Amino acid sequence: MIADALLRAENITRSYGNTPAVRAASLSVTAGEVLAIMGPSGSGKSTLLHCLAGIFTPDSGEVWFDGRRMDTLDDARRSELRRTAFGFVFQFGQLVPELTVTENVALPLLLGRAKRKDAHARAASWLERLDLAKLGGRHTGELSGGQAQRVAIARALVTRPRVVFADEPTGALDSLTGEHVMELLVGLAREEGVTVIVVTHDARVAAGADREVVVRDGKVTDPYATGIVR
Ligand SMILES: Nc1ncnc2c1ncn2[C@@H]1O[C@H](COP(=O)(O)OP(=O)(O)OP(=O)(O)O)[C@@H](O)[C@H]1O
Repeated sequence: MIADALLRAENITRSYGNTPAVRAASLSVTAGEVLAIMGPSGSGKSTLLHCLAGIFTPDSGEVWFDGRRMDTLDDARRSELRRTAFGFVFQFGQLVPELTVTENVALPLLLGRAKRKDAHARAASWLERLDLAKLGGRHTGELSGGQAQRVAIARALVTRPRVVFADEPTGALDSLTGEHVMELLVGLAREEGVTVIVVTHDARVAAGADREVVVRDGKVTDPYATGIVR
């Protein structure tokens, strides 16, 4: 066990009906660390990420965040924790097509009851940082894949989360755009001191992380000691 872990899973298991997806997996991440989770298709990476993020609760085992047991919280408390402490970037589909770019980025703040004017001002400043200021009034269907992922990064960071969870954030992009998006995510996270956990198939994406672990057959093969530490 790592004493200064910000987030850690201990021996967690999670099945879909009779299909075991995560089997006694343990994993730990420290504050400010950028961790890549790699592994073959179907090995359980996304399910593990969802358990770490409190989207799923494991069938057994424990998840701890910032010294608090997370998996035993009720749904309302877990969703409050996700809203206030975590940000999310997924492969696609996470932006709301009916809203403009600025409204999408402001949305997590408004859900946290921020005033509309403040939420829009903070969204605008993140769009500026991601070189998207000119696109604030567009609807998300009018964006390229790379632009949409930059908007998703702005939306993930606007609430100043402690951890950003990214599941194949570059999976729908060509490799050059993907590398740029990953550089932005990691660069901004480092500036803000945010921990990043990224699931990826792409070794170039993982190369931007501080450490990488491999998931095989629902287990983290190397949770603490011999993960590749860069
Ligand atoms: N909703 C579901 N219902 C049933 N089985 C599921 C479901 N989601 C995932 N699984 C199964 O659980 C296992 C782990 O899936 P998971 O999506 O976590 O793997 P992954 O490593 O993220 O895969 P990929 O890299 O292909 O996205 C696989 O055997 C998968 O078929």
